[in-house]
Amino acid sequence: MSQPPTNPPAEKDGLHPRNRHRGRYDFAALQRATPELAQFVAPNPFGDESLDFANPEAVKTLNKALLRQFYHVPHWDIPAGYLAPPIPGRADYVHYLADLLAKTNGGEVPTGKRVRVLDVGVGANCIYPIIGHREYGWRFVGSDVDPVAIRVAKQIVASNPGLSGAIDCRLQPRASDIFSGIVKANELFDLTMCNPPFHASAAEAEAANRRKTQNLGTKPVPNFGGQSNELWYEGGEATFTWRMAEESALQRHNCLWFSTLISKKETLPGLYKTLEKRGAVEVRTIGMSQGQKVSRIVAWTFLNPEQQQQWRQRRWQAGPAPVPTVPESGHVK
Ligand SMILES: C[S@@+](CC[C@H](N)C(=O)[O-])C[C@H]1O[C@@H](n2cnc3c(N)ncnc32)[C@H](O)[C@@H]1O
Repeated sequence: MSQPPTNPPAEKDGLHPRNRHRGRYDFAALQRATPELAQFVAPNPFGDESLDFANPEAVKTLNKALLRQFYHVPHWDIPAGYLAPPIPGRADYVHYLADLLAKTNGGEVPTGKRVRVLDVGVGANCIYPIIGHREYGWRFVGSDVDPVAIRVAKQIVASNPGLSGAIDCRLQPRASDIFSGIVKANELFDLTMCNPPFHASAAEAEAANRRKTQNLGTKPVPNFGGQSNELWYEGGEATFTWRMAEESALQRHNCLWFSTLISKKETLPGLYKTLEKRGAVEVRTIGMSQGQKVSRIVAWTFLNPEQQQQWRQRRWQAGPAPVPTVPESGHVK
C-alpha cells in the first residue's frame, strides 16, 4: 500500500545551530521584500508554498530575496548560467569555520576586520565573502580564474553597503595555481576556504546535469546551476585539492587554517596522504549534511599548538572588533 506523502520537517536539524536558514522559508516575508519572487512560488503537494528548485531563474530569485532579507545585500545578480548557490549550505561552511577559529581562541569566535579569509574560487556569486562578512565582520580576498566571475563579484561588492573595503576580488592568472599569484608577500590569512570544481571534465559535468534534471523530473537545462567551467577542472576535485594541499605547504607560516569542501569521499585518502607527506600538524574533517546531501570540510594547519597560540596573541588579542549588524528579517533599504 502506498504511503501518503509526509510533509518535510519544519526545522532543518542538519544545519549548523547558528545557521539562519534552519526554519522553513517564509515565502510571504520573502515576497514582501522581493516581489519578483511571487511568479515562482506555488503550493507543493503538501499544500505549502514552495518553489520549482529545478528552475535556475527561480533559485536565483530566491537567492536575491534571502540575501536581501538575511544579509543586508539588496543588490545581487549573476549572469545567466552561473552558479546560483543554495545559501543555507554555503552558510554552514562559514559557521563551521568560525567554530574552528574559536577552538584556537578559547572558545570564542574571533570577529571583525582582524580576521582575514581567502576564498579560493569565489565565483560570480561571491557568496562566502558576503556571508562571512555579514555574519562575523571578517575581511575577505576572493580569487577566481574566470574574469567574468571576478567582474561580477566586484560589481556586487561595489553596489552594496559596507562590502567595499571588506572584500577584495583578485583574478588568478594561472588555472594551475591556487595560492601563488594571489597571496602577496608577507600577507597573512587566518583561514582559507574553497568550494572546488567537482567534475573532471566538461562531459562529466554535463552528464551529471542531465542525471540531476532527470531525477527532478524536468527537461535538461543547459548549464543547469553553473557554468561548466565553474563545475569542472582537469582531474576534478581530487587534482584541485591535491594542488591546494601541495601549495599550502609553501604558505605554511602565512595561514592558520587551510580548508576545502570535499564532496567525494574517494578524494579523502589521497588528500590525507599529501597533507601527511607535507607535514600538516593537525587535520580535521567536519561532516555537514543538507537534506540528503552529505559533504565535509577538510581543514589543516602546519602550526603546532604553541604556534597557534602565538598566532592568536599576535592577531586577535588587540581587543574586540565590532561586527556589522545583520537584520534578522525585513527589507533592507
Ligand atoms: C564550484 S565553483 C564555486 C563558486 C562559489 N564559491 C560557490 O561556492 O558557489 C568553483 C570556482 O573555482 C574557480 N576556479 C577554478 N580554478 C581556479 C583556480 N586555480 N583558482 C581560483 N579559482 C578557480 C571556478 O572558476 C569557479 O568559479
